[in-house]
Amino acid sequence: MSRKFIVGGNWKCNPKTYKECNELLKAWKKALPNVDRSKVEVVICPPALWLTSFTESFEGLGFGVCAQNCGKTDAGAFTGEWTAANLVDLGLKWTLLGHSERRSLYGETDEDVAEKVGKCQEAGLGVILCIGEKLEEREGGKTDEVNKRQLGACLPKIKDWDKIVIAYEPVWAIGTGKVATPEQAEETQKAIRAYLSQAVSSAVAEKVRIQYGGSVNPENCAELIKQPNIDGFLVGGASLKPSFMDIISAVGPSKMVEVWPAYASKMEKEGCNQAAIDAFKYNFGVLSSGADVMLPESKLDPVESLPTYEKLKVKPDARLLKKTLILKLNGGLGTGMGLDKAKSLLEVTGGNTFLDLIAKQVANMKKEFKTDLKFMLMNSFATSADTLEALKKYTDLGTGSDLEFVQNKAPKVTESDLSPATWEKDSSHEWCPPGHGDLYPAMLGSGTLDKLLKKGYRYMFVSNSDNLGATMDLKILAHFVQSEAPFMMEVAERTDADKKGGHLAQSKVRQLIPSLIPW
Ligand SMILES: O=C(CO)COP(=O)(O)O
Repeated sequence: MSRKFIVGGNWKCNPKTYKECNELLKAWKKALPNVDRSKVEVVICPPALWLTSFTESFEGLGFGVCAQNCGKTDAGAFTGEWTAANLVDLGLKWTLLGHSERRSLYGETDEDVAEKVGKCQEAGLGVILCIGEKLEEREGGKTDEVNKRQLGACLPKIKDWDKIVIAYEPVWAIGTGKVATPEQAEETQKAIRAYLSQAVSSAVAEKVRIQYGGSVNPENCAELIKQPNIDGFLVGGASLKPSFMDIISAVGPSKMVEVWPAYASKMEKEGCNQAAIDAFKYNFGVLSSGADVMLPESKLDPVESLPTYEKLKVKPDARLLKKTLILKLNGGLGTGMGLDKAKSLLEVTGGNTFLDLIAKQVANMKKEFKTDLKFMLMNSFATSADTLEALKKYTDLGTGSDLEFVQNKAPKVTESDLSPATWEKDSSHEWCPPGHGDLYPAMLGSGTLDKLLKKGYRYMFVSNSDNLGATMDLKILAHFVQSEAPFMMEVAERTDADKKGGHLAQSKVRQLIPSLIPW
């Protein structure tokens, strides 16, 4: 029977501040693509005060939350305690029990731990049951005896073994930097399993997961996890570092670890810039991690009200145009409309294509506002040449890197094994434009962002090149500048014809999240 690995991060009474927790979670998020969550279950044990503070962040990482302790009573006059049922009520699935620090610093006995285990079983709460010997006990050859005693006290209370994980944590290895050798840990954990087989049943012994804990770190975890009776780790100090993810990825490496080098060298050979490589790496990491990126409706509220254009109090200010770039997203081909060129080359009316009308709109604004408006296109490698050719006649618009930057290319991915797709007959088919979400990496990687910032541009108006209704509105620009928001979106009521496109929703926890924004 194969047992799913389980790794716990026991933060104990750390870190010192809420802010530090958030920083740690941010660092973990970056490394997450290296972890295959189908191979390893991860639970984090924050201090009790923060058990629900990071629920959304932990869920986003695919990690469960585990308490570090619970009381041995039901609800009542027990100041400072909390019950197993309280933890279930908070939505938690796990708690640690019997940690050696509770036993040695707070006087918890085997009987106390057993009572707590009983309460958790009644409440349906999973328990990571910590056992382990002290140094003198190991040196006195009493390791197995101690483990049997601590575990044995709890056995009469356990009915549901699916809700029990055992953490073997030799006390002499906890927080000392003195890790058990893989052989020592394996020998002891094998003995624990043998004891369960004899005292409970071979089926339980076979299925129950046994973690090792005590000075586990990214360097020593790979050898330990190879042992047949080590089913994961309970990590203390090393779980407070960004490199905790290295431990998890050593236990459950994702496809990313295996295939990313092939993508990196392919993109470097193709001359992709670093921003393009980083952006693709992030997206590929999300894909290969198997993360569920859907936001369930239970986490969303509808957007009930937004400021309306008519009610905006600001005064239009044409001077802001000097600091504003008008950008049209022009990477898409008109294939769906029978055109193998840029969609914006389709004729719309009176012999004018979308591009012609855009050029005329820009010329009109320059005249109307008496300012030299900065206009650019984000093209794709498939639309650049045709677009520049078509716009040659509008000499005022500028040309080359003054008029366009080209969005990145992303390597196509083979669906079956996530390897880079190959097409020997024509290797250009191995690449695709990554879509308009590539706006920021493309601006950054092409050097366009730096160039514009140096010239004093601060604001950018973005719309699709086939959206002729979207024009720069001075009142909205002034409102945007005044709000100091990093991003603003102009939205309209849907019509019955609107079947596709974005949907506005409000996260119950975060700010407004229009679904079209890459975030
Ligand atoms: O006590 C532990 C986890 O519960 C182990 O702590 P360290 O990993 O810091 O040795």
